[in-house]
Amino acid sequence: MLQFSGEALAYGDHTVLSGVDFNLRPGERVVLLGRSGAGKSTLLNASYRRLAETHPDIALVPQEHGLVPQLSVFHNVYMGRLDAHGALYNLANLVWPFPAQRRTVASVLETVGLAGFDRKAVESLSGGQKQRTALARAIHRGGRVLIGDEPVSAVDERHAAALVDELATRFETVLLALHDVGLARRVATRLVGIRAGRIVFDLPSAEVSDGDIHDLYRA
Ligand SMILES: Nc1ncnc2c1ncn2[C@@H]1O[C@H](COP(=O)(O)OP(=O)(O)OP(=O)(O)O)[C@@H](O)[C@H]1O
Repeated sequence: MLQFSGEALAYGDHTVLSGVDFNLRPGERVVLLGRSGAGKSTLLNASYRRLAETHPDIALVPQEHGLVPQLSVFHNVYMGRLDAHGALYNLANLVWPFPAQRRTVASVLETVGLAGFDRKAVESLSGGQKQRTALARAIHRGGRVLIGDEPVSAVDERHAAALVDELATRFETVLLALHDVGLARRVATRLVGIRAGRIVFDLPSAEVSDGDIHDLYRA
């Protein structure tokens, strides 16, 4: 469903990744690993842009969440599916939410541990709560593919594992960047290591040794 063949990913004339051979097949759960600044977000964002051209059923959890701080949790989560309705319905629902939409969003909020938060303004939330709101928006959007850039980095360890499991259950294909190696091993069918501007391994999780991962993070 997605293929890069020997490509370079750059911002203007600043090349971040060279010789990128990377693909994503339906049903895979792929996790990108690498030090801060290695280029994980760059590959995720390029993957999202390319996939979105052919797969409208794709949900995204961006690193900076992409929430509208002045609006409520309900509104931010609802916005994940704006394209499911016409403009007038959306406008009416944003001004005076329909009870059915309130119920649907409330159920997603319960899933991410934000039950009862629907009327709170996003700007009044903690970092972890904002991140859960971004996860709720992606879950509400649904679809076959999820791309998430450190989607549980601000959530404590136990809840992070539960949330990542939830994503793996809800989406057929998952592409994530995670800094928690344990969590990456738990969820991934394939691990991709990035270092010094290149993909240095791209293997089924069971074939990646602790030494391979250690090498990614050494100074
Ligand atoms: N919009 C941008 N314009 C120019 N350079 C950028 C931009 N975004 C990222 N970079 C640069 O690209 C490189 C890779 O950044 P990227 O965000 O992909 O790394 P990362 O592995 O996701 O890091 P982190 O784990 O800290 O999020 C860095 O050197 C960064 O400074």
